[in-house]
Amino acid sequence: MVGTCSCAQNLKELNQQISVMRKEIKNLRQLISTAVRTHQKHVASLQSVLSNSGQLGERQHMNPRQSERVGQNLSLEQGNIQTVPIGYISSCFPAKNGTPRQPTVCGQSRATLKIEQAVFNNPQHALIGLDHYSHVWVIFLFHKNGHLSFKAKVKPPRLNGQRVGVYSTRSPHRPNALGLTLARLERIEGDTLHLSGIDMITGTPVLDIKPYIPEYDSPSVRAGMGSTICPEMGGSIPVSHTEMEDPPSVSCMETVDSPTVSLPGSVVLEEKWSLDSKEQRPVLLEENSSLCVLSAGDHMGHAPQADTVVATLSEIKRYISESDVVAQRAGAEDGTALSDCSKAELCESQGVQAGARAELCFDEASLSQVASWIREPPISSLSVRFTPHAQRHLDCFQPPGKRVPGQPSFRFLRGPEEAAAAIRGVLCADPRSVYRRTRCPDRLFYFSLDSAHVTCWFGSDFAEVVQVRPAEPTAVEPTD
Ligand SMILES: C[S@@+](CC[C@H](N)C(=O)[O-])C[C@H]1O[C@@H](n2cnc3c(N)ncnc32)[C@H](O)[C@@H]1O
Repeated sequence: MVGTCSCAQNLKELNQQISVMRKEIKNLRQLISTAVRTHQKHVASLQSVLSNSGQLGERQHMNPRQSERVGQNLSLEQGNIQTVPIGYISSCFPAKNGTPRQPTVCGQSRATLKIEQAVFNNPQHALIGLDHYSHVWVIFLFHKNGHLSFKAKVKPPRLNGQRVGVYSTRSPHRPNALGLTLARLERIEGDTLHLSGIDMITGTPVLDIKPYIPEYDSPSVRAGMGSTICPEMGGSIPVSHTEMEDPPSVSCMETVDSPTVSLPGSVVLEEKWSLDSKEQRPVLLEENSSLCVLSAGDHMGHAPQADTVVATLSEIKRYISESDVVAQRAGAEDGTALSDCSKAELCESQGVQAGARAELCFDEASLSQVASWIREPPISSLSVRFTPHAQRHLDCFQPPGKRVPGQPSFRFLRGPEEAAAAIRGVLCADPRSVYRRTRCPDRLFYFSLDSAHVTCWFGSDFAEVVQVRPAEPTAVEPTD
């Protein structure tokens, strides 16, 4: 009796186990079929990606990196963002301290960017055509931010302690530590870009480069291209470029990103044009409107960029013969005063008849607007001087490639003059943190530029370089 009972009990347990196992098998089957379906979907979309981009036939030519990328595309669609640096910056700034806060601060700064072989089989192929451009956008990672901290409000050094939203600034401390610099493209050698006017330190990982195209990237030029001449305030009549000798080009003091900003002779067109509908030529809208000729200052040492200026002025010359050009003096982007260039000199230097009168109309909505603290920051720019001792030491530095026994050489900068201009650029923008500026203004300030180690101190409105000596081979990042 007992034996029969235990046998029935065993049977019952066995049945229970079998049913549990059946359930598990069912679950496993479901899992397997989901996995198979997902895999099939991946294969299908992989094939469609390959065939859409015409790469199916080339698949055998893909290097492992590229095949991996195709996989990543799919992954990207699913929200998995993976980026691989296309190269690393080698720059005249070994550390953050003393690195300009924006590229326009120091036009003499130099860097190279070598495209990684791991990204393209032939990196130089990826650069074909880029030499037709003078400037490139560099999208990079602030890899030396120390810790990944960011706040919704930041205190940009320019605002001397005031807080603004991080997205109204170019602060390196932001979620997704991405930087964006408009650099001058000096030349391309094989797989290497030679850049100037940069604000990135050595070792900065670069994620992408794109050509700077004012027609796409600058709203004011866009306005000039498409809707220059307005029938009435706010309206616009598209002007076909074939009607004009040169498409009109307007520079409107864009501070951070426009390479025209520091060029003397840029023209800002302030007022309104009207278009005579019959003759298709501009006529004056307002009696006392003025044309504003900007940035005669040459503090960056650049020559006027003819195609920025001439396009506008040829339009002026073409359409307006007896007008009055009013040259207004205005501050340059970094707040420095423009050089003393009289109206007559300005007009003459731009090839515009003095006494000509012009009014130009632009769709105001297309002109860019910039926060006032960019153009009128609460901190002023500093005058920069060198002690004779520092100047003598700087003068010992040799250009790259030139070796003189016992004398240091630069790796990027072309000689002492360029270095002096770069040092002036860095210091006149006051590179100190707000803390140092306000709490310990008389502390010595050090930074490395190329192979030079620079020591200076600050007064209320000046910076003085007191020592320039060869930098140690490895610069240590100082802390504030
Ligand atoms: C204010 S950010 C502006 C960078 C860029 N022009 C932008 O608007 O995104 C420039 C500063 O970033 C810092 N910096 C440059 N390269 C960096 C890097 N790789 N990692 C962290 N900070 C960097 C330097 O101190 C430099 O003065």
